[in-house]
Amino acid sequence: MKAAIIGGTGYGSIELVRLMKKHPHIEIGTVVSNSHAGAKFSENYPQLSNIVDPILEAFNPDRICQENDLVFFATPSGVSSKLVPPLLDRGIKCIDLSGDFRLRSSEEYESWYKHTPVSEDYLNHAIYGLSEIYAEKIKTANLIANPGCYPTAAALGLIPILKSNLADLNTIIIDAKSGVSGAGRGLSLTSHYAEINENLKAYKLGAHQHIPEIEQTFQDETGHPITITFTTHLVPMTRGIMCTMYLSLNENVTTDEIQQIYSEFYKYKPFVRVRSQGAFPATKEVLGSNYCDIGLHFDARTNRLTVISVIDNLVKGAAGQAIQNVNIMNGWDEQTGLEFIPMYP
Ligand SMILES: NC(=O)C1=CN([C@@H]2O[C@H](COP(=O)(O)OP(=O)(O)OC[C@H]3O[C@@H](n4cnc5c(N)ncnc54)[C@H](OP(=O)(O)O)[C@@H]3O)[C@@H](O)[C@H]2O)C=CC1
Ligand SMILES: CC(=O)N[C@@H](CCC(=O)OP(=O)(O)O)C(=O)O
Repeated sequence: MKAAIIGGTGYGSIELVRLMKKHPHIEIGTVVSNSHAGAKFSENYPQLSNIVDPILEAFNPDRICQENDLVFFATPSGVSSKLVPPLLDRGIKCIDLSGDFRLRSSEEYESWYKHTPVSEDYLNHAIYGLSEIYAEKIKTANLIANPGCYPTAAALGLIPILKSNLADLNTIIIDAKSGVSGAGRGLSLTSHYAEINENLKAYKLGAHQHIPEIEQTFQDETGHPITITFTTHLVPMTRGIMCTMYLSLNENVTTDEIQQIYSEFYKYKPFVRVRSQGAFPATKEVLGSNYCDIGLHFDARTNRLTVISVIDNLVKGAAGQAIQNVNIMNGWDEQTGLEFIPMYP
């Protein structure tokens, strides 16, 4: 199968290329670049020299559909809402890494993303691609809205306890931290070296575009409207997300019982690893891999559960989960091409 990438010179794209190169059933097809059409890929990414070096192309929907079986969008929000429809109309499957198709409500999208939403006709085709939870729907999808990086870590970390009936759904606090690659390759004041090195910043409080996405998933999974307190922080590292999450439980349980709930829930999910009692994951322990690692601590004194969930934002939070979804769509083992040991140290 040949897969095209739109958003060629961005971080999502280069991570897709790294993963696809090792995938036994996916070949790198057209790579589209808005800014560097006509250039060799290695001019932007010399590390690709002698490995994979296509000429970057301009966006041409006819050519893309003739030469590829699938298209990944690794573009900023506001782009795929315009470029996915002409491709879907031509019958090719699309996986969108941006937020353009994740929210079912156009009003919510407009209000949080500040872009014009895509028409409902196309929005209704989108399946939310949280692989561990929605595999059945993903199998037959034509358009995947790949989850955001923070929502992936948050949802995988909290869904088991939210579905257990033990949680007080009104008490969820998500304290989230991301490495700088989460902001993409574009230059900005907040992410340049002197601003971020040896520094720790909270940002987008109460205004982060992932708030409605996380709340939508929690509502879907519990049947109850849920609001969350969500604070994001930028930390001086390149990759990695850690969500430290707190919620109150309705009844007194033991950490053992909670460990059991999580272990059962993820028993057949190879990319989610629940740490044993008293062990908590660090971002480096998933670096470069498609794992989401989860640690749990129940404090009987406060009746509050702490859940720590870590991912690599560019792998499980973006390109890796996108490929996991393609594996599911094609009936291949979901681990195909994704069996990386995390890079350490
Ligand atoms: N970075 C991360 O950890 C994660 C990112 N995402 C989402 O994935 C998407 C890609 O992210 P990422 O790769 O990090 O972002 P980058 O900013 O690194 O790359 C996006 C690329 O899209 C292309 N592009 C930019 N503007 C336009 C435009 N107006 N029209 C068409 N193409 C354009 C550019 O490449 P070119 O000029 O070559 O076309 C750009 O390099 C985003 O929506 C992001 O929010 C989701 C989860 C995690
Ligand atoms: C560190 C950092 O800046 N991260 C970005 C994540 C962007 C992203 O992934 O955006 P969508 O998923 O909505 O496309 C942010 O917090 O906005």
